Amino acid sequence: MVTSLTLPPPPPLAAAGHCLLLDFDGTLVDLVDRPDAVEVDHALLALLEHLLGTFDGRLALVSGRSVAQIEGFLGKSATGIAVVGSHGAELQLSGERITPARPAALDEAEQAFAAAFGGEQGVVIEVKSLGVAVHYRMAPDHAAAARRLAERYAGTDGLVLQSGKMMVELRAGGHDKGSGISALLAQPPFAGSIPVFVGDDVTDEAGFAAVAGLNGVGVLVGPIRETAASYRLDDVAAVRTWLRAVA
Ligand SMILES: O=P(O)(O)OC[C@H]1O[C@H](O[C@H]2O[C@H](CO)[C@@H](O)[C@H](O)[C@H]2O)[C@H](O)[C@@H](O)[C@@H]1O
Repeated sequence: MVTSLTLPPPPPLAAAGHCLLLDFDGTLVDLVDRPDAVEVDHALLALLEHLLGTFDGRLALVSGRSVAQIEGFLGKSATGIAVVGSHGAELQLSGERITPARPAALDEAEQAFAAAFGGEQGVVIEVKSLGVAVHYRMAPDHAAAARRLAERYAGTDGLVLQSGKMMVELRAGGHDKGSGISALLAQPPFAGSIPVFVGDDVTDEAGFAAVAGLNGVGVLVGPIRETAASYRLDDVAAVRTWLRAVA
């Protein structure tokens, strides 16, 4: 973990011998009030298509979202892009998808979240293939209660509590972005390439640690914090500018 108060910007992005792994929310698209309100603009789709070609297929999105959600956002542009979804539990590669069974306790947790927060203005409950999240970006007073309720279910049926930005989530355990990236890097066309992983959230730290162990580098997006990343970029706009200059 780096504890210094600064990290340099990454060197120019080079595709040769590398693979590119990109977080989604807060890295490729700006954070918005609701998880379902994200809009993917044409410029991002064009950039991803360009990167897919430049990296000769060695491009992956690595997200806390499910693979289905990421595909829903990208539409046809998702074709050919690998996806590590659900905080590392799901893998979509070369048209094949690996999705573990949904823990039964997620349904129970979803009902408890709905009973506690369903009528609360500004609280959004997001149901995913392998997780359920309570978002309180528009109602931050509910943060502590949401966390307390999530803590009650953590450990049940293997569920783990995942912190996030203005949200708390219960998700299937046994995976994280690090294990997902390692599984991806064992497969062609990623095997043997040096990973570059860009992410902003605490869930990305396992990914930063994994790429460091594979001789790769992590790029933190946003304010400096204790991190396993080696470089830092300020925001989504800076990420896109850096990606566009790929050689
Ligand atoms: O790993 P990521 O792709 O960064 O996904 C992490 C979580 O992102 C989403 O939540 C975040 O973005 C929302 C939309 O901008 C925002 O409203 C929320 O406050 C953020 O926490 C997504 O909804 C989660 O499922 C992901 O786990």
